[in-house]
Amino acid sequence: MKQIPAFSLLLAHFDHNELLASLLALVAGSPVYCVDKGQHILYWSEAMAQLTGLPACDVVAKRCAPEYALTTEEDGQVLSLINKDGQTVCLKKSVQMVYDQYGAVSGGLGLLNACGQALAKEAVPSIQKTTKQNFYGIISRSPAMQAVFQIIENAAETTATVLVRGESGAGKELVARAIHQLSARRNAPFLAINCAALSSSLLESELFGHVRGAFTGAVKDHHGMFQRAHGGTLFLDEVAELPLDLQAKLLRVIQERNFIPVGGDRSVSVDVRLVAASHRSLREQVKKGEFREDLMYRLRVVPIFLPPLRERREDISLLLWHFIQVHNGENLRKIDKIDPLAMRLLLDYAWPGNVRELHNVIEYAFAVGRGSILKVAELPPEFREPTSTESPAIALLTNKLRLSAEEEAVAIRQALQQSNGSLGHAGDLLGMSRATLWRKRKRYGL
Ligand SMILES: Nc1ncnc2c1ncn2[C@@H]1O[C@H](COP(=O)(O)OP(=O)(O)OP(=O)(O)O)[C@@H](O)[C@H]1O
Repeated sequence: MKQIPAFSLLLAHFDHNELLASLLALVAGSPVYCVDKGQHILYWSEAMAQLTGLPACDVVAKRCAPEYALTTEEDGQVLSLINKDGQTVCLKKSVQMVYDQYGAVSGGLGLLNACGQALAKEAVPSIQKTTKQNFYGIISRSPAMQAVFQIIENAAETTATVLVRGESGAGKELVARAIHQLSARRNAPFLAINCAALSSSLLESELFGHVRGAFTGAVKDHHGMFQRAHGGTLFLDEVAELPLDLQAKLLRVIQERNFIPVGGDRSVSVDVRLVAASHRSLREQVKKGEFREDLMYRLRVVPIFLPPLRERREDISLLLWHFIQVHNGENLRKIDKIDPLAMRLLLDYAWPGNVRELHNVIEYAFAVGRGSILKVAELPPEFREPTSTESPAIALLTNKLRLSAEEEAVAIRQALQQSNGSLGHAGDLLGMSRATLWRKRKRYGL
C-alpha cells in the first residue's frame, strides 16, 4: 500500500468508514469515480453526474464505458466526451489504483480534470463522428435516435418526401426542421401546418390559397402555404387527419407539382419538399378507409420512426439537464442538483407527453421552487400520485411498499445529506414524520 506522510496517524485517529465517507463527501463536488477490479463502477460523484449527464443510479454497479476505464496505463490519458449540454469537453484522467493486502489490484480511483483548448480541438472530430448528442437541436444519446440522425442526414441530401411517425411531443417537427437545415433548401422558407387544427375549407385555403371572390370574405388573392414555401420545405403535421378531398389535391401536388387555388382556374407550379408527420399509423388509416393508399406510398418514401421517451430512458437525464441549463440562463434560479428521490421519480415516470412534457416539468420547477436543488415537492402533482407501478421512491413516500432495509437506509442518508441534517426537511423529502425518521435513523445507525 502506498503510504502518504502521517497516513498511519490518520488511520489510527479516525474510524475508517467515517474517514472514507468524509473523504467521499469532500470530493463529491469534483468529477471523481471509483471502479472495482472488473471495471464496475462503485462510486460516481455528483460532479461526474453533472459533467456527463449520467446520474449515479444509472451507472453504479454497471461495467463502465471503455473511456472511463481505470488502469495504470490510463493515468494521464486524455478523454473527450460530450457533456450534458451537448458540448465536447476534453478531460485529463488521473488514476490511482487500489491494491489489496497481497498487492493485487482491487480497483481504481479516477479524477477528471479539464484540459486546455488546443487538446479539445484535436479530440473533437473523432468523437463527433460517433456520438452526436445534440443534432440540430435534437438532444439524444439513444442508439435508436443516433440511427434516426443518420437517416435525416442521408435523406436531407435528396428531395424525397419523409414521413415521421411518433407520439405527440416526441420531436417530429424538430426532425422536419433538421432535414430542412441540412438540405440545399436551408435558405428558403420552412413552413409548418397542423392538418388537425383547421376545418376542411380553412385548411384547403391555407394550403393552396384562394383567388379573390372565391367565397364570401375573400376580398383579395391569398397565397397558400405551398406557394409561400416555394423552393423550401413544408411540414404537414398530423397528416392522417387530412380530409379525403384534400388528400386528392395533395396527391396531385406531389405527382404533378402543381395545384389550382380555391376558386381559381389556372394551375400554379411549385417546388416544395414535403415532410409529413403523424402519431397514427397511416397503414391503419388506409385499412379503415380513412386514408388513400396511393397517397400513403407517396408520403412514406423515407419513413422515420421516433421512439417515445419511455423507450429511450438514457435520454431522460440528458434532457433534464439540457432544459435546466436553458432556464438557469434566465437567472431566475440556478439548479445544480436534482434531489436523488426526485431524480428517481423522473427516471421512472412514463412520460406520456414525451419531451414536451419533460420540458414543462422543468419549467414548473423553475416557476414553483427556489434554491439550487430540484426537490420532489417541486415536481407536478402527477409525480406524487401513487400508481400501480410505483417506484421504490414513491413507495417510500407513500409508505405503501416495503423497501429493503438497505434501500431505505440509502434513501434516508441521501435525504439527510440533502437537508444538511435537518430532520424536518429530510422527513418532508421522504414523506415521513420527524419521529419515524428519528427512529429509523437510530435503527440504521445514520
Ligand atoms: N430530442 C429533443 N431534444 C430537445 N428538445 C426536444 C426534443 N424532442 C422534442 N423537443 C422539444 O419538445 C417540444 C415538442 O417537440 P415537437 O413539436 O418537435 O414534437 P412533435 O412530435 O412534433 O409534437 P406534436 O405532434 O404534438 O406536434 C418542442 O419544444 C421541442 O423543441
